[in-house]
Amino acid sequence: MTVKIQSRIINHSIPLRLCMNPSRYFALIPAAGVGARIGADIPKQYMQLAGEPMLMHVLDTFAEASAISHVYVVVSADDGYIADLMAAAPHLQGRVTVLFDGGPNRRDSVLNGLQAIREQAGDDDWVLVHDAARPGLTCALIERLIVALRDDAVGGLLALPVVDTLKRSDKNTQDARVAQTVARAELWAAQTPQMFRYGLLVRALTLAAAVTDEASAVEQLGLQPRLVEGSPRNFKVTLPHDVALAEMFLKEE
Ligand SMILES: Nc1ccn([C@@H]2O[C@H](COP(=O)(O)OP(=O)(O)OP(=O)(O)O)[C@@H](O)[C@H]2O)c(=O)n1
Ligand SMILES: C[C@](O)(CO)[C@H](O)COP(=O)(O)O
Repeated sequence: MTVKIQSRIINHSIPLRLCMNPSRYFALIPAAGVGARIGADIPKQYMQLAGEPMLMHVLDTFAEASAISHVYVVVSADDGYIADLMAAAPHLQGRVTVLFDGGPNRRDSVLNGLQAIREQAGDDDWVLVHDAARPGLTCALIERLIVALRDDAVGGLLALPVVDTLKRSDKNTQDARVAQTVARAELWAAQTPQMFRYGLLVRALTLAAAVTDEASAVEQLGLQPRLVEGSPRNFKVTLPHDVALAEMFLKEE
């Protein structure tokens, strides 16, 4: 079911350097999770961070990004929070459309959302899929990703090169011990947005089942997404101790 709170798509002025490429750039925000690992009494995307709901930081950033034609946010069918959030954000009217198409996992929420906008997006349009749980994203990071990928044949994602020495454990319990040290030379930690053309992304996610990000589905087609350096502030708020760290970054702005 798709209930569009605002369905107008307005084309914002796109910087000249991006006008060379006629494809549009859509944002799609999966925000239909429950935040089980953080253990809050509301879905974590609605937790207050630096005075605003986590999701509002993400919507504001994409709404401010002039290259983004429109923002779609995918919430669960029974979401009881988004209407109040949007009512308190008149500046997002006409810039953000809510899709009540969340699925049982992130991949399903993203694919459902993509299918819900098939009348709006063309196969060659770019879609930037970004976690509602990464509120530290900035317009500069969005532009870095678009400039790096707008002429790319595959697409790609923001990611951070791993700087710690990595250990693989012998088991996943408190008494775990090192089984091996993993060479970190070519290891990156995937962030979002992950940016792919609409047609490719729908095909990849339709064929891939248990993937935790969009790039994995594209890789399963035998393609190699481009890695674009992200930022530590763009980390995913997942566990209770992440809240204070996220607020620190958000208060920096
Ligand atoms: N069925 C789902 C599950 C997750 N997400 C979204 O995917 C993003 C990243 O997922 P994660 O950090 O795992 O969020 P949750 O699934 O809510 O967290 P948890 O795994 O702790 O329940 C979040 O913005 C979340 O809202 C979604 O749209 N639909
Ligand atoms: C998409 C992602 O944020 C890239 O690191 C990550 O895979 C999401 O995983 P989650 O388990 O849905 O939080």
